[in-house]
Amino acid sequence: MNPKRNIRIFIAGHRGMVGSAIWRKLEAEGYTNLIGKTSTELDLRNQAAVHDFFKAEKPEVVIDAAARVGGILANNTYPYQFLMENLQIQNNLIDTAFHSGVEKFIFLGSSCIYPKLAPQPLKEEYLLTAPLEPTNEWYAIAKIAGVKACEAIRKQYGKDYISLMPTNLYGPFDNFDLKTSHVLPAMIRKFHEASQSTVHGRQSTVTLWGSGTPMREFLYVEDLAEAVVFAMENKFSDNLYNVGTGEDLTIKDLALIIQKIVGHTGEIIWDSTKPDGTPRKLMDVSKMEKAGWKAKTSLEDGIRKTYLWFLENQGSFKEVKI
Ligand SMILES: NC(=O)C1=CN([C@@H]2O[C@H](COP(=O)(O)OP(=O)(O)OC[C@H]3O[C@@H](n4cnc5c(N)ncnc54)[C@H](OP(=O)(O)O)[C@@H]3O)[C@@H](O)[C@H]2O)C=CC1
Ligand SMILES: C[C@H]1O[C@H](OP(=O)(O)OP(=O)(O)OC[C@H]2O[C@@H](n3cnc4c(=O)[nH]c(N)nc43)[C@H](O)[C@@H]2O)[C@@H](O)[C@@H](O)C1=O
Repeated sequence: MNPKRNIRIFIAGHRGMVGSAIWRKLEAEGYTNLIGKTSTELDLRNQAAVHDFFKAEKPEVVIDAAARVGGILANNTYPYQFLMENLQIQNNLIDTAFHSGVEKFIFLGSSCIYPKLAPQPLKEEYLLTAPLEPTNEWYAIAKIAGVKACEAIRKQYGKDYISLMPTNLYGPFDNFDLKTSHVLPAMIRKFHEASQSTVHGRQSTVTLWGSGTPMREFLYVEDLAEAVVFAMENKFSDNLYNVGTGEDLTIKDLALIIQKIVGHTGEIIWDSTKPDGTPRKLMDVSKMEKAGWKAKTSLEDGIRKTYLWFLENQGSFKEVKI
């Protein structure tokens, strides 16, 4: 066996959409020493517990996919949880990993760290050049602190601590709770449920949020998992890398694609009392491509796979409550 495949890798948040995709990818690649703990087994907000865990398990690589995560409404409704829990989780992980001698740490942020009205596509160097989008500034500030903590360790101590900034993600094990989820899983559930019920012989209407004009970029979570494993296996020359497809579309166009895949024929209503969020956040993915990684899955293929997963897991899919 390749001894490298025996390295002790801690995947924080291994039950989440992203963490579980990374776990599956690492297993498929033959890594045998994967470590995962649920939030009940190890609350990463608890500094002493994190310290004891590192002492006992001695991970050599840490992948941080644990976070308080949610869509636009959850971010806007629970600013304190999104700021504080994320700071606590990532500070405990980064600082304990550093003091335990972990040489490789991968921190996952989000495209919302960039300024609301930054030029498009978003380059890594636009970080901290203008104000953030108000619906997610609390979460973004926590994520920026994580990026900077890894950058500081890299600058001061020369350790391979890097930050990957994924665009909006979707796929198996996503959160399908209609209050806390992101737009893509919410649309799958809304269109599916409306397609199953009729009013006066017509399929039920679907209510979506905002104006439908904002643009978003979507990456299939298994592509992200591949990018994370690529980053784990290679030494990158810099601290911060965007991870996306480099292509976006309007929320209205996304709705039409999902409506067609699900087979919904009813009306769509736009609820203008709900926020639009940032008008556009398209990633410049050239830095990651130069490093040697590119997304593979088309949006339609990814949505079809996710819808299939949703159908196969009805009744047991995740609904995150805050
Ligand atoms: N979803 C998206 O669109 C995007 C996500 N990201 C980033 O990817 C990462 C993962 O997101 P995603 O998989 O979607 O989120 P999920 O909500 O699916 O998973 C989050 C995971 O974090 C764990 N977690 C949360 N709080 C704690 C805690 N206090 N102690 C221990 N574990 C905790 C949960 O553990 P448990 O299940 O055991 O409770 C869960 O497994 C995050 O850093 C997020 O910011 C970035 C861009 C977009
Ligand atoms: C990943 C990213 O995710 C969040 O930012 P967001 O991209 O704005 O989030 P979202 O996916 O929830 O919405 C995208 C767009 O879609 C519209 N929309 C329509 N109908 C529904 C709907 O039914 N549900 C939701 N959630 N949105 C809807 C919605 O009004 C908005 O215009 C932040 O958490 C941020 O911190 C972050 O990192």
